[in-house]
Amino acid sequence: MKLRVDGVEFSYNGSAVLKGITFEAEAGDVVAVLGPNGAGKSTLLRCINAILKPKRGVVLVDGKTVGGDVAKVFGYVPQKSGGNFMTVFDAVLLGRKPHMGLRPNERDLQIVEEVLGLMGLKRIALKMTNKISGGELQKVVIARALAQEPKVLLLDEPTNNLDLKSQHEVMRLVRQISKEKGVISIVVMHDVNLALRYADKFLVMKNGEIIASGGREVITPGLIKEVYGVDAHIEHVRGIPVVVPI
Ligand SMILES: Nc1ncnc2c1ncn2[C@@H]1O[C@H](COP(=O)(O)OP(=O)(O)OP(=O)(O)O)[C@@H](O)[C@H]1O
Repeated sequence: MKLRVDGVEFSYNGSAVLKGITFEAEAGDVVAVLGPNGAGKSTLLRCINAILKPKRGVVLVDGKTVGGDVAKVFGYVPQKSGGNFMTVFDAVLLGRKPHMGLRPNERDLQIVEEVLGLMGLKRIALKMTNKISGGELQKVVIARALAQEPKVLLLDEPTNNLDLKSQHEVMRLVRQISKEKGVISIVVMHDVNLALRYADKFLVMKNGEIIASGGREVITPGLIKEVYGVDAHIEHVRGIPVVVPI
């Protein structure tokens, strides 16, 4: 499976926010989208997911536009999600909606169980989503997207509310699911070091453009300075590059 974003342009009220975005990803890839606030990262996810319609350019999955099957192809977790009067179990079951008939069948329930187990949410499966912590809620919305069994998982700052342990758990799971199920994960992140640890590919955005893309090697002190205006060293700890601001 291949995702190709080709020449995507988008404007809000006439001001250009995405300018000719082009990249490709393949089954199993974890792609980190990096860049400063306002670079256009969330807008890019929303264009891929067809929530926003690009002014120009196309999003192709295996060479075709997605059309009516958006929810079967893309699982999207926005930056902020609220809880409501629904249990964690039901919230995750909602992810099955694009595949479900009127009622959930055995397979739907089995997938929900499996995902709850994977995300460590079984313990709170019957709690209301408005009575759980921000971090737990974040895991629930990711679990819902996984229950959707998407080909492409679009995650907007998924580790935002999470403590250190949960940040690593979530990123490890995203990576595991990508590798085991061949899902393409596109993850907007602010923590460059978390990205370096878990992503295979990097898209670095500034002012609506991709200014660098490729493997870990694209993250250089020069790039960090250009994108964030920060002087930094890149050290290696146990073989993993770590950005250390000076
Ligand atoms: N609904 C909107 N209407 C008008 N302008 C918008 C809207 N949403 C975003 N923008 C503008 O588009 C630009 C890109 O925003 P976007 O949210 O895509 O950036 P981002 O890289 O995800 O930022 P952050 O890291 O802060 O989440 C910003 O200048 C923002 O102010």
